[in-house]
Amino acid sequence: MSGHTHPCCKIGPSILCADLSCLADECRRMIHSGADYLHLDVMDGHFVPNLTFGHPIVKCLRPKMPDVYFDMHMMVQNPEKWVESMADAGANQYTFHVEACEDIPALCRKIQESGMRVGVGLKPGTPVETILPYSDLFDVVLIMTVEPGFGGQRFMEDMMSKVQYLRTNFPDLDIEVDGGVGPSTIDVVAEAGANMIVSGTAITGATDPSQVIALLRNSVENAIQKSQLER
Ligand SMILES: O=C(CO)[C@@H](O)[C@H](O)COP(=O)(O)O
Ligand SMILES: [Fe+2]
Repeated sequence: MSGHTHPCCKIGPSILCADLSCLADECRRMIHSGADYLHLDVMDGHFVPNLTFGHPIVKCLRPKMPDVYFDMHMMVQNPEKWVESMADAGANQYTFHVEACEDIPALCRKIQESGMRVGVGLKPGTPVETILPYSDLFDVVLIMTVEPGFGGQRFMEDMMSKVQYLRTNFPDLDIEVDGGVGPSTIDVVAEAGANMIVSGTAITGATDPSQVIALLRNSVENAIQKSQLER
């Protein structure tokens, strides 16, 4: 038995494809359905060809749910620009894309100093080696399993080699997977070693989101248990 503690399973619905005119209600619906955190997709129309919302919306949402963990998925150019505003708005995790960032270590330090957890995101075409020199500086790696920009796309299974590599080399790391994850794809995600599971349309579009969240959790917890027995 090694001394490692496998990070625990957390399910974070993405509300990207929910009814954004009722954002707070949709977020509450997710939490009441058993979500561990909320994955909030920020798009700027430059880094990705789509627009969503920014820190003013997050700031309005925060007082309505003071204890919920907000994971900001920053699909924006110049991610260093919004660190202070997101921290001030009440974000807990600031996940930026390495493809949009000129100075990765400086941005990681800035996020950490502002009191948020540091997430680094990788688009499908970006190799995992890009972030290895900075492994002391981040808390979470986000492996995209679709091209960022839109919900409801098809899951890219070949991204699982990145997840496996990270889990093998960083047993304690929070590894987050995002894009096309749902009941039909969760088992490969779980077996590869991801523990933070983002799921959008599969949860928000379900008749019973709590059933889908329970199914995703069950798959990840089984895989964690199995990997611990094999050690
Ligand atoms: O960041 C993104 C897309 O860019 C996501 O968070 C997805 O939008 C999740 O939705 P599904 O792929 O699960 O429908
Ligand atoms: Fe996302």
